[in-house]
Amino acid sequence: MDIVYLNDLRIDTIIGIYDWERRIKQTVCLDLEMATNVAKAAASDNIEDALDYKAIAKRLINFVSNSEFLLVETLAEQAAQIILTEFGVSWLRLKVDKQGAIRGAQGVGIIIERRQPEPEMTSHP
Ligand SMILES: Nc1nc2c(c(=O)[nH]1)N=C([C@H](O)[C@@H](O)CO)CN2
Repeated sequence: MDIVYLNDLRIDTIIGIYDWERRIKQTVCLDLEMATNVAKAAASDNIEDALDYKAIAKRLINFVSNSEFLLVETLAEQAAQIILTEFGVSWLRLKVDKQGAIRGAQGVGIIIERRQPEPEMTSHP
């Protein structure tokens, strides 16, 4: 398994449970690792054969900057589902870091791992 990654993608968004957090934008910082196989792209040298990290970054920026979640959990889950379904990624690890949300901490947040659901087994009589 190979990995395409995207680190320190900073996006301003409305996020948080407190009243003051609903009135301003805060910066969330995303680190993303995605399973892939780079063999085809390495052989062809063609972006069409690659998992395009620029396309994924643009999609995440569009989604997150227009969202208004209360919890980082919800933001992470929905962003992960977009990557799995729209880009056909089989497995990913996503860190969502809320910069400066807690005094004394550089960041707080969550890390999730998600994969494509297993295909359902059909029973044959
Ligand atoms: N597990 C979580 N804990 C907290 C969250 C969150 O999104 N997930 N959010 C907050 C507040 O919005 C906080 O970031 C403001 O400082 C507190 N705990």
